[in-house]
Amino acid sequence: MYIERLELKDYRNYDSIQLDFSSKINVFIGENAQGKTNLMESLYVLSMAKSHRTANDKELIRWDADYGKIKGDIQKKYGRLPLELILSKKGKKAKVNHLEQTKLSYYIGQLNVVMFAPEDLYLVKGSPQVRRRFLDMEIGQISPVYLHDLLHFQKVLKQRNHILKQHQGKSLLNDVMFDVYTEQYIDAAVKVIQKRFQFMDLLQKWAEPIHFGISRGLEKLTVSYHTASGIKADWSENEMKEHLEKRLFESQKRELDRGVTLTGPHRDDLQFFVNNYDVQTFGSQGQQRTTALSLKLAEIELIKQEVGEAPVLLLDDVLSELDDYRQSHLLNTIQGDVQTFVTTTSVDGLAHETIQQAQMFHVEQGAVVIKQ
Ligand SMILES: Nc1ncnc2c1ncn2[C@@H]1O[C@H](COP(=O)(O)OP(=O)(O)OP(=O)(O)O)[C@@H](O)[C@H]1O
Repeated sequence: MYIERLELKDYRNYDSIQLDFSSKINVFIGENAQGKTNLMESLYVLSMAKSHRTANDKELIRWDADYGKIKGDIQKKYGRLPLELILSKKGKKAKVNHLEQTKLSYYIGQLNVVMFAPEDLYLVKGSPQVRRRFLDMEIGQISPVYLHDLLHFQKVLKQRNHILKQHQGKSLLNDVMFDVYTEQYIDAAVKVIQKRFQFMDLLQKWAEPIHFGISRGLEKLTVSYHTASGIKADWSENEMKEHLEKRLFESQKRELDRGVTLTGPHRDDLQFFVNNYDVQTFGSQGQQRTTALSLKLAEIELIKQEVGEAPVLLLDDVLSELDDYRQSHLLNTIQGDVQTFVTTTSVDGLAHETIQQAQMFHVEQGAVVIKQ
């Protein structure tokens, strides 16, 4: 799939623009703070209905405007698909093929993107929250069922936490509603955990050979989902539920002290090993970078397989950070069948190959000029 056309109205520092893209490589070039990342972000929002930079949608609307709009025409295997998001201070509306969707989960996944930005280095060395967010966003775009299960889990977690807060500091909890929520919580948590395990299996399958290639055959990458509760991937659903129930029972005293649920998917993490050592703790900057790149490239393959079409690749400020070898590895992987967007302040950091194939867009203070 590829983005044929983008229209922005009162989005970040853009008043009103319309851009037609190449189905191959598109480069947004310009000085700092001109609006390159804003453009990239708008493509991400068009896909995921939320930004990768902020949880606050209001920041996306141009200052002094009441509404912001992102519209895109997506070319898919079976034809053109118009997508539209209207952002307002009260909330957002999402349209697929001009029809407003009652749930955002029906919208997400129509356009698949893989974003690689400087903050993705934090995927390896940052907090567990960053890695859980990566998991949820990536699984969510290939599985609307996962998004639904995740939202349900978050709702039940909130309700369970609410009761714990009400009884905080007490030693015993004899609340029938608490037992009901705990049961619902276990069901919802196990659904999320199982899907995350399945996704990590797929990610492993694709990331290992990619990493092996980028490291010139020197490094074997292993990725795994680590549950704080101790649940293992090969357990049956019942075993997982029984184990979680036991762990929740054991930690009830501590949960009452703290007033929050201490065991579950919201406490889990991802682990990355290179030749069996933990990259997060022992990996060099270069290895962490290669790991993050391998994961992103693996996502492209994974989406191709699961969705049946290549996603769009968004490279925000990272291409010039990669040496020529990694750049050409990346370009070989996408091999012309993945529409790619690149932002950069100068063509100097870009390999000759990239520039040759690219459509250049010059970005200056919220205006975009196309150079042939
Ligand atoms: N809601 C908004 N309304 C108007 N302008 C905004 C809004 N949000 C951000 N901006 C402006 O957008 C500009 C930043 O654009 P952007 O983050 O895309 O920079 P960039 O071109 O990617 O630069 P860099 O290379 O430094 O990352 C800033 O001038 C900022 O003030």
